[in-house]
Amino acid sequence: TLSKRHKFWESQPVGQFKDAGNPNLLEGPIEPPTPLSEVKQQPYNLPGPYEWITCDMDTKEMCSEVYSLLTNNYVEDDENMFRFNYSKDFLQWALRPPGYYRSWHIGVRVKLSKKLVAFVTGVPAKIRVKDTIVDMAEINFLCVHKKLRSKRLAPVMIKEVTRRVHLENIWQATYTAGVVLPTPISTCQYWHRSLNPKKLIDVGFSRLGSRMTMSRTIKLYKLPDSPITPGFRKMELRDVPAVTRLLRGYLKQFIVAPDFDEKDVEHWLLPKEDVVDSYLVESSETHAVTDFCSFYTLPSTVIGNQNYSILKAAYSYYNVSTKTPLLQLMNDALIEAKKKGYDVFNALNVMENEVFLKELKFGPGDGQLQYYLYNYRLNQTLRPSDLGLVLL
Ligand SMILES: CCCCCCCCCCCCCC(=O)CSCCNC(=O)CCNC(=O)[C@H](O)C(C)(C)COP(=O)(O)OP(=O)(O)OC[C@H]1O[C@@H](n2cnc3c(N)ncnc32)[C@H](O)[C@@H]1OP(=O)(O)O
Ligand SMILES: CN(C)Cc1n[nH]c2ccc(-c3ccc(F)cc3OCCn3ccnc3)cc12
Repeated sequence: TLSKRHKFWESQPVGQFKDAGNPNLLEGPIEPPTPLSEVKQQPYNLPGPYEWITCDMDTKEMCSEVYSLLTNNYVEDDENMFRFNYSKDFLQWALRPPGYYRSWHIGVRVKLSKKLVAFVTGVPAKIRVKDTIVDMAEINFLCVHKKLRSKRLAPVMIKEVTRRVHLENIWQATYTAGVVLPTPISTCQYWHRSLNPKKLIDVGFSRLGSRMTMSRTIKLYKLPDSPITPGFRKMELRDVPAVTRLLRGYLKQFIVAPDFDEKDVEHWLLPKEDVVDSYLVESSETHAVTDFCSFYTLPSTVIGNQNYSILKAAYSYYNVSTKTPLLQLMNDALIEAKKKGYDVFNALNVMENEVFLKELKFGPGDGQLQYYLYNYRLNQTLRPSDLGLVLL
């Protein structure tokens, strides 16, 4: 919009607000690749007291440093009541998929104290946009310590991760954010399904509905003790080929979606305790895998509450229904999450999620998640239901 100046983002190969609606611009890469010999070989300059550090997430020390930077300085909700609390195991999972580059795990630390004060990451991903499969970097975990905010450090972090991605001959990226930047390819809503309404009300996440008592509220969100779908079970290693076939077939319907192979499915969807859970429905007569559902574990710190310090949240990940109605499949996912002690089950209105959000008693969240592509133009804004991509 004219009023807001984006001095950095107006310099980047991304859809610009001024170009919105211009039908003459071709879809696809905005800038051509640079010859590798012309990619800046040296890191960008940092302000005096700081230095770059490549974060080896294999070492416990570095993992702990990254964990504590994010736990104290990463994304908060609009009312600053909750802050994401990605676990160390989750970060190691999120940052080491097949083909990952350690050089894309970038930190900034104070030269003297060695304290980690900023972080940004990329992981490689094959992303299909319409009929084109594009090698991209998924950018995530951009974080500047609260004490170093508004010093234009973020643009330097972004230019440095861009440089390191270019060095691997990759020229596109995808990322999501709660803030509006030039220019979202889609604007999604997030929704929350209470599993432990009493705790959610105690921490201020939810409010008691008008004309609702606590006991009436608890009853409203009550769930069966076990999944109801026959053949519903946890995913196992032996299921990777079938789940890959099922998921690849399902994701074809979306305009933007990951192009997962069996190695990707094994990494991203095989259950990992307190990181990612996945279930499937196996037909008892044919043994065919007909349906799949998954959610990842991302707790939030409850900022400044006497009784609770952590909100245990499950986030809907990839779900496929070909035989079991999606409503029933997702209700079984809610039942599993409740059984495992989650307080809330979150979901975006992407893919076919609108089918179950209202029906399964999700309530709308108070913000939006913007989806972006870097150096790749799309001439239309996508509906959330056109998106088959979930970033962590
Ligand atoms: C080919 C490969 C390409 C790879 C790269 C692709 C692009 C990847 C892009 C990254 C994707 C990350 C995805 C991701 O990690 C998921 S979104 C989560 C981002 N992290 C947080 O919200 C954590 C808490 N906040 C902070 O740590 C800081 O506020 C951050 C670091 C966010 C900004 O630090 P700051 O101290 O508050 O601000 P300055 O340094 O003074 O800089 C101000 C400039 O930064 C622009 N800004 C603000 N928030 C942004 C955001 N979330 N994305 C992109 N840009 C963002 C802002 O518009 C302004 O530019 P403008 O003047 O043009 O408007
Ligand atoms: C996606 N990934 C890039 C992390 C990320 N960055 N910025 C965000 C803004 C919203 C959501 C989000 C996505 C789905 C959802 F159901 C709830 C969400 O945020 C609730 C508000 N909140 C923020 C922190 N604690 C609670 C994620 C993110």
